[in-house]
Amino acid sequence: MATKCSNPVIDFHDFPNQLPKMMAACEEWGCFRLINIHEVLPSLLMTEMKSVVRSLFDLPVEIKRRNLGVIAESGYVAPTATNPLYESLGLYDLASSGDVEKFCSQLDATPHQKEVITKYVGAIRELSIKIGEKLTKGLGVKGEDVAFENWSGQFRINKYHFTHESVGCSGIQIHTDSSFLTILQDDDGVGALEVHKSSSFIPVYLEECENTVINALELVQARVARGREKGKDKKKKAEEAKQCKFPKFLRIFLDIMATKCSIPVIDFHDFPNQLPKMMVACEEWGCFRLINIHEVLPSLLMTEMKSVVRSLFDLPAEIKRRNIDVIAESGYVPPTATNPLYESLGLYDFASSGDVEKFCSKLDATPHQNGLHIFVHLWEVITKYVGAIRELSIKIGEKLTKGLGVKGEDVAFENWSGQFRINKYHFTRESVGCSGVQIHTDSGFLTILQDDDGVGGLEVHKSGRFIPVYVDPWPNTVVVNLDDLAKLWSNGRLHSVKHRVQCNEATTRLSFASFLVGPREGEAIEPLAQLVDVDHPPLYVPTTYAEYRKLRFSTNLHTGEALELLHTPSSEN
Ligand SMILES: O=C(O)CCC(=O)C(=O)O
Ligand SMILES: [Fe+2]
Repeated sequence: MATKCSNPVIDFHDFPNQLPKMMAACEEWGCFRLINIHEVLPSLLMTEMKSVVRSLFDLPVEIKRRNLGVIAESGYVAPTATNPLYESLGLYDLASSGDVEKFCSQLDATPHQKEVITKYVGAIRELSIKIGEKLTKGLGVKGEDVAFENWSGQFRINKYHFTHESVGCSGIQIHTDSSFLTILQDDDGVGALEVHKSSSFIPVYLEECENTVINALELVQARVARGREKGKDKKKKAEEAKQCKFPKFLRIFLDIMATKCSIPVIDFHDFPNQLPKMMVACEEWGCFRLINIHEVLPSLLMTEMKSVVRSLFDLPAEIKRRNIDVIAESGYVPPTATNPLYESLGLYDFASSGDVEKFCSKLDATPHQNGLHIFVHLWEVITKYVGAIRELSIKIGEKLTKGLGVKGEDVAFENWSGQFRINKYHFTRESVGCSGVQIHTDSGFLTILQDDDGVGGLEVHKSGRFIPVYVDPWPNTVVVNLDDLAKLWSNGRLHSVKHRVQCNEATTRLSFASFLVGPREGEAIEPLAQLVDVDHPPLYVPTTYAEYRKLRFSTNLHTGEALELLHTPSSEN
């Protein structure tokens, strides 16, 4: 919950310090939220402008129609049958005082309204010029002054008539802005703008971001994700919560996502090209979807494993109970009164063939003729599957090491242990809207998850918001999470992603999670020596996976906070 905004935030008051951050935002996102702008665009003016805009839209339609296009689509846009949600008024050219005056007189603006509009577009123009100059500088362009003062600008005020029925519909379809640079004063009470990044739509508005503007450079793509459930009375809300109703906005968010995946997508077949993208995903998201993995984890094996897992959960409870803990909470978890939705079986250590065999033989359902045959098949599939997952984990670990720029210091991931866990979610009609697994981070190093390719539910937490991982089925892919010990190992660079599993529909969901946890001999994990120097002192004291798990359980801190208890004294100063 560190920021109010999901896209990069640039402090206008902190230049030139913010220049590199602004350039990264422009290159990677194509947009940012600009704060501390009051010297150019005073807060009072922003508020006054909002009330002027409101009253302009309240004018009779015959007056609004006087606002004619000067260039194509620059004038009044009335709500239409095809887009009844959107209405807008426009002014071209905001850099011409004559045009501003014409706009005001067409709309019968009062002297006060005219003053506010004139001041507002003047301030916005100044801000655009200043941003343009910063961009020129940030691109390293010197001596070639761009005369932004001589540039024209279009000004547009938009009103969205969101209704109950339109929740989930687009007010403006996906687009880029055709011009050079856009400054947007978004509604500080109603979200809906989304920017497209890394194949997902990211809501720009998270909380009230008063007195800030969004600057969009050519790439802003806006789309309405949801209306706010405004005006719903408290009693009704409480009633819905009691009935565990699936939050409406989440369903809508899911429905309208145009892509298969909301989290970054990394192509396993395209390395080393994908390394920088993977590192950004690991540092900013702490997770990504990995595609094109068939050379290590064949599609057939993933499908076979799913049918094996299904049959394991169909075993009688007394057989499932034989799957006992090797380390705490590593064995069978039956559905309980407090969490009747969740059931799981576990194997520790997946890197030990003996442990894999034990897991299989404990669950051997032999008392029928074909038992042996079935067992051999189960054993073969499980062994192959965990072997492949282990190989994939090691390969990802190696890429991470490389991505962090750590050279010559080989991490022997082959000697690391792993926990394997198969999960079954018994989602019912009544449980829609409830959590199958509460918010947590994973305690180990790296998790590979084969999520159900027919049922969503997994959500990752980013910038104060839960983002659904599953949008459309994407078989033969896996989700990779970075865990708490990866954060420790990278001296804080990698992000340990918080996530949860929600019930969205009454059905059964299966998922298989493989956690690479740490060195088998119980050696401690510590911040990589090459990431530590005088400027970057070690943030954490060394720990083993076993010690760290104990700490999480004893403190009941399951969302990564336990790591803070391992801060070195120097990092706390
Ligand atoms: O079932 C899922 O999608 C995720 C499960 C999970 O987060 C876990 O087992 O740690
Ligand atoms: Fe997890």
